[in-house]
Amino acid sequence: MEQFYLDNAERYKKLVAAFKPAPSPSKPGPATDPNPEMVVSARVRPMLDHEIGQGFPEGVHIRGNTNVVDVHELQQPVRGLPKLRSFDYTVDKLYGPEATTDQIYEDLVKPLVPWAWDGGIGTMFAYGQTSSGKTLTVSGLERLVAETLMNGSLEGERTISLSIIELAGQTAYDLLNNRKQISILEDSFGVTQMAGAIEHQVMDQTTFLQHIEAAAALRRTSPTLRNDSSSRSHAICRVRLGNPTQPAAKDGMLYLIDLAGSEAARDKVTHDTTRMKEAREINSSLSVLKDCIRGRALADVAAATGTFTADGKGKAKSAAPAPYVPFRQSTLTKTLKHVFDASSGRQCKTVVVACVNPCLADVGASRNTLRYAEMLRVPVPRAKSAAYQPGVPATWNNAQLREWIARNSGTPRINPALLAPTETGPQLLRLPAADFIARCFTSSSDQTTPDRAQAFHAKLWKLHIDSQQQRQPASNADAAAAAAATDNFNGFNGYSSVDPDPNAAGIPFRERIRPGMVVAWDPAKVVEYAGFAVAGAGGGGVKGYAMVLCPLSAFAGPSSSSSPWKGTVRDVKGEVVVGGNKGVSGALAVGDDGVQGDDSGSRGDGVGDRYLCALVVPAVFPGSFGIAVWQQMVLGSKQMEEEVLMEWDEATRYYYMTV
Ligand SMILES: Nc1ncnc2c1ncn2[C@@H]1O[C@H](COP(=O)(O)OP(=O)(O)OP(=O)(O)O)[C@@H](O)[C@H]1O
Repeated sequence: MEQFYLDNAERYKKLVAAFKPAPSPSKPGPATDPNPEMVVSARVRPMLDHEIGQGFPEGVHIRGNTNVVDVHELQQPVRGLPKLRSFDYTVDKLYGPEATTDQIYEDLVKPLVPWAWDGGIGTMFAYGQTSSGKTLTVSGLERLVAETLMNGSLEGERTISLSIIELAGQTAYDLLNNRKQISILEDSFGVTQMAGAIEHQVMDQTTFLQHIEAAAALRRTSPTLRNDSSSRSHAICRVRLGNPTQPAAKDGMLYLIDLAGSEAARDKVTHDTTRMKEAREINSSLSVLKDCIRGRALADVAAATGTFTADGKGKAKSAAPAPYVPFRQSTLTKTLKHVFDASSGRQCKTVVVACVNPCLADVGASRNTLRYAEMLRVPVPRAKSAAYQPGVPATWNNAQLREWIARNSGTPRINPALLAPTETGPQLLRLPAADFIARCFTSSSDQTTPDRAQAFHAKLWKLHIDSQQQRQPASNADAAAAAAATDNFNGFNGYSSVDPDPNAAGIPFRERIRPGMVVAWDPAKVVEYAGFAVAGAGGGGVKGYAMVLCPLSAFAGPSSSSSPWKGTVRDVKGEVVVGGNKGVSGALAVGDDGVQGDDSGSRGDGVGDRYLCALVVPAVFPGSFGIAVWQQMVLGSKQMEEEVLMEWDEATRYYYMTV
């Protein structure tokens, strides 16, 4: 193949010069933004002297000022002249041959350092085929990380512990202890341990750099890895950042990972069986890694958009199942368990640098690298991003949230860096109340009481709920419409169950029952409605809630006098809830009247006018509810105890009770 490329180099260059990319993106998708917690980049290195000397043209071309890279192959058809086959790949950030490692550091890796310093997990993976520039990139980034950590620019004191290990197949070695073999184990608390690896506490930049260089030298001369090939193993540099003033706080972690190279096609012919087995293991571990990176990113996006909780538990009934993150399937991902395990509740930021060799001779491997990079991208639905508003916690990033905590936590002050080391406003709102309160204790000096922590939690939530009620309309026209609506309609904005009529407050709620009204009722006497269990059933003072859908009389079944369904109402399961010959079924079991169903209004049976209602069910966050529109029941107006106001919260995508 190499000779074919060399023989047709001139034709190839002409075809590439004449290449016109398709005007529209070849892979259209829904409106999305890059995921800020997960940046996938590619770095295309320059052609090396020996590649140019051999006469190979470049096969990888960055498309203008875009994040799109074109890869052109030359193919020999059965008849006729060789043809160009072109492929394009899109990443979040693209670096060409002129880009420096310093630039990549500033853009991508530097933000991970304060993040990990404050207790987050930051991970950088470099990936690519042999001789694509991974080692050059990672060693440069490690040097720059050491400088940022040690130059005193970060606030506070930390203990900095360094370990560097190598994974070759299933076996792990300590590169800071003369390549001593170590074990990757999960302890009884589910924490991955690099058993036998030495962690070096480093106090200055020189020592840090010496350790990095020692590990790199050991890799280069590895006896178990044949030929020159550091690229047959994964190297993991882990920096653990402990906060001595807050021993209860979780350590920050920074991982810099130089992944084994995917196999260059032209190497394969020379491989013996051991090398082929190695290649299979590398490819398999990279495949598991891809699934884990994607799975974790999907879990985070879904948690941020309210599809399910960050820990993957307690998902709403309508939610999709949490993505599966198979971190136990390879030694590499097992070692990085807490990077991938969403149930740990740790916030992660990840950066991938796909290193690409531009030489036409390696164009097949370059395509694999770029395809892999593309597959790692998990964009965030665009609708979810919101511009910063000072009074709206759902729009705050970590810095804005911290500023609010600092200004509002009273005396003694709660340390924002410990209450919200990495979280954004929506993420802190999603933190279980118990965790929030526990963090308040570790975050302040001794006088914080549970009540104070609780009150601070309530303060944030109150602001959040108020801000949702007073949400800013998107445009001036909307603003005018909303202002008019507010004047006329009692603050009604379409996001809460408040009655649009400003005079409603003076009228007893039973006299103004309407679709969308939420009411409290007593589930004590009722166990089941149309086959669905009701939370709180069985008494004990627990209230049930339901949203009115319509008067029962709105459902009279088909009008045809011959229809067997005439005059009946059926629930979603097809069960008759009123009328017909079947009498009262489960859904009508509300109340104690036992009257055979008819769908008239008030019947003098002690129940009052009857309404078809949807159950309001507790959801995963404290105080949150979902409306189960298909879990229907019939309530008489006299069985409704009071009106309850509920409002929709965009950030968590649940309903909350309000006053
Ligand atoms: N951005 C760059 N600018 C100049 N030279 C580069 C660049 N990237 C890589 N190189 C050169 O390319 C060669 C291969 O780089 P490097 O050893 O970093 O690749 P690698 O992917 O780590 O290879 P392997 O997997 O075989 O260890 C080296 O000679 C390096 O100096």
